[in-house]
Amino acid sequence: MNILDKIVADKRKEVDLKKKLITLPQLESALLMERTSVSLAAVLRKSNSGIIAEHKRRSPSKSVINQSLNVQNVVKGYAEAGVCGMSVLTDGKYFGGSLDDLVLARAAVNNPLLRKEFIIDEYQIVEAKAYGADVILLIAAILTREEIKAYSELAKSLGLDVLLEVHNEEELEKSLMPNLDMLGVNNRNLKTFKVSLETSKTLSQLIPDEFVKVSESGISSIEAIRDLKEYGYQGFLIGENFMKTDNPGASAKAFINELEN
Ligand SMILES: O=P(O)(O)OC[C@@H](O)[C@@H](O)c1c[nH]c2ccccc12
Repeated sequence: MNILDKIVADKRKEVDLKKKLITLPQLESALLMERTSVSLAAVLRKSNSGIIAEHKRRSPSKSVINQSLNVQNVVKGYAEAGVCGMSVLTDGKYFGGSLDDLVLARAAVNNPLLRKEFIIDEYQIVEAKAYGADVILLIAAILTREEIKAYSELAKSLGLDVLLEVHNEEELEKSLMPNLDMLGVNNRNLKTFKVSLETSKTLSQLIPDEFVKVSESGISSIEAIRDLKEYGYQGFLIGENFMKTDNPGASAKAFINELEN
């Protein structure tokens, strides 16, 4: 079994258990369900830098990135750096994140927050809203076209933006539909962990202009961003490059300053 299949199998069990502990009506009565979401796509369209900074403690490809920081300090630092939005990993088993991280981040900043999760059930979309997310991630590699359609419709009905992630042409062709706000190209193959920015470059011409193009993973230089902008990208999702430092906010700030000068 490849890592992605393992993650999804574990996620299925986790969500089935979770549904019994906190029922859908309970989630739907959460205070944050009433909050008006902020659109990340709208912020990216107006931004020069396009940086979406991620809170990520560890990953299957890197066992320790940063285990010692406080999530609220990290996102406040990112906000001060002037990022467009933040991504918060909520998977526990493989990424060391949690829904607590998301709700704590929500309490600390007003910027758009992406719930970075392996979504395989509508329950997790209501959960994303209930814990303060503005955006959900849908990963084409683990969903059927019918699921992408149903999940994105539910997200839109809750006021959430949808970032659809693809890794190849086949996933992209399967997924294109009007409910999506942003098309993310993951430069990291989630099955092999190989990273190549060429993935973003090759797929860019196949993404219709109505979607905001986001390039994800393995981005660590200003040159890479300048290059990707030439291919029409307006969003850049960066995790490790900031999180591996002692002060991710300061790293993001220095990066954005350099980018804008
Ligand atoms: O740390 P990086 O290489 O900058 O990558 C960030 C982000 O793109 C990556 O964490 C990611 C992209 N898609 C995902 C799907 C699930 C989990 C994680 C991810």
